[in-house]
Amino acid sequence: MIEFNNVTKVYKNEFTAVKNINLKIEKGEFLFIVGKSGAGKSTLIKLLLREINPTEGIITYNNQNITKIRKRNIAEYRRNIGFIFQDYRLLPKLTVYENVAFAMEMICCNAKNIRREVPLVLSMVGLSDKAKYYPDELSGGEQQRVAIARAVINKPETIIADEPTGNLDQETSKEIMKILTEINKRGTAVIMATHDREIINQYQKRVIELKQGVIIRDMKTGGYSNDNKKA
Ligand SMILES: Nc1ncnc2c1ncn2[C@@H]1O[C@H](COP(=O)(O)OP(=O)(O)OP(=O)(O)O)[C@@H](O)[C@H]1O
Repeated sequence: MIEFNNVTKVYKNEFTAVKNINLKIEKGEFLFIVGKSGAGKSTLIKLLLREINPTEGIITYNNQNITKIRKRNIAEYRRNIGFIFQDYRLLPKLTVYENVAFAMEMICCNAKNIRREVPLVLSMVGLSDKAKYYPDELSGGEQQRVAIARAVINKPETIIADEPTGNLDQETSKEIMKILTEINKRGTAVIMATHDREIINQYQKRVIELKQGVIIRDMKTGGYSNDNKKA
């Protein structure tokens, strides 16, 4: 589904953030991207979201070379992908319900569909009773659940999450992981950059590790690092 072929990104200041990346991600996969701060995780995600283009190499999504997508077609490409960020990025003046509905309105859906789908997704993330709340009336974990609801409302093929548990305590992080795992079980690929050692070791999913912009490890069911495997 997703393929990076010899992808290198050199920023304007001549810093090489990722180098010669070769990576294949299949439909429905669950993938953790790990690595120290500055290793290139967010750069990889930005490349995939087509926020930036590589300096060299090709990235394909369902055989489409995304590095060649025209600016006006980027939004259409991103409809395949739901994103979740560490800082939630909800719209502060909209309620929980409206935040999720807004994502549907952006891509066309009629009012009837919206009235049917939004409550279903809010129920899936356990927020039916908070539909009328505003983001600043919610805990961090609840805000992240709204962000997940918003990311999945249009049934994307892939979810990309950049440090989704980065601001949350361990218990709340586990709740978020439960929801992401459930979404993955329903067939959506989940690509998640994280520093959370405990989560990675617990879930035993595919792990790629970046170091100074290079993939130094790609394991089908890895832990946080080679010396930290589950016994
Ligand atoms: N726009 C930019 N211009 C120049 N250098 C950049 C830019 N964005 C990132 N970098 C550099 O590229 C390297 C990789 O950054 P990136 O944000 O991908 O790392 P990361 O692994 O996501 O780190 P973190 O875990 O801290 O978020 C860093 O050294 C960073 O300083």
